Amino acid sequence: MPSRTAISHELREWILATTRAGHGVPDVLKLMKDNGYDPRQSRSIVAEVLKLPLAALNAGTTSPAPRGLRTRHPEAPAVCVDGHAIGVSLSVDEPPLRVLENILDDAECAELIELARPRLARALTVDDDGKQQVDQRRTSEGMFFSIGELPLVARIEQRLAGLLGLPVSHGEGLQILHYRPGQEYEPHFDWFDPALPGYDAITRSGGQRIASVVIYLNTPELGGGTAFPELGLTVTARRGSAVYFAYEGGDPSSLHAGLPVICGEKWIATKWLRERPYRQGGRR
Ligand SMILES: O=C(O)CCC(=O)C(=O)O
Ligand SMILES: [Fe+2]
Repeated sequence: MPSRTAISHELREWILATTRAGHGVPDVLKLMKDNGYDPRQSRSIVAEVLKLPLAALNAGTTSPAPRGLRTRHPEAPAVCVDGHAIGVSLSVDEPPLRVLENILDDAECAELIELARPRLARALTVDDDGKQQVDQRRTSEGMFFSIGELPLVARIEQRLAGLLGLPVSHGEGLQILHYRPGQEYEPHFDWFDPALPGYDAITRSGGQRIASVVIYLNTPELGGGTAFPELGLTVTARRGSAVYFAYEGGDPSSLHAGLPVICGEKWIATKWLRERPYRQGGRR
């Protein structure tokens, strides 16, 4: 039986500290190579420590410009992350999409809403030149938490990282959105169009977006689901559940919309994930 690579405590800690400090996997692999590690061995060590699929690390070795990491799609019926069981109640292959149950408990949803409430402002989006602007397509109010800003935020980020096999450093800050009756988010893509003039500026830090998680923090009385018109699918907004979807290569089937809230209100937390570590303060 081939012997499994023994990973020393020091090496494990160094890999975790280096990626937490914002260095990408390619940097870690290069440093290990400079220190005499065999590249194939380094890839399997880094994959194991960061709980990433080895294929994701090997993929970068075949192309001259590594394209970065991809998320691991959670598999039904459930995934357990640090003792927290997250159910997978619906799966779509194209685009990879999952409806996730119990991603947050009721107390976590309530706490997140109360932490965000005093900081809400009219939500911005990124325009074609890469600048933030008020967007007529998105009438909700929103705010961003920075990475690890509060213990609850850090806990949610760790949970998502464990669930999707992508380091916390690849996430943009958690965004909270609040919709009132009549407010909506018209159909859009979360990935950036490479043809747009602002593409280089938007992706300079972190590269392209690769996946989104929209977490519902309350249950609107009526309306407010997330629609995927290309799939003929609407995900019900239900407190503590979420929709995760990935869009490798700018997948057009990932078109989606926050449907108008008809009665009551809607609170969500959105996590956008990048292919490379994303530096806070870099452009969104
Ligand atoms: O409100 C929703 O259901 C969708 C939100 C969304 O698409 C986003 O935050 O990117
Ligand atoms: Fe979106």
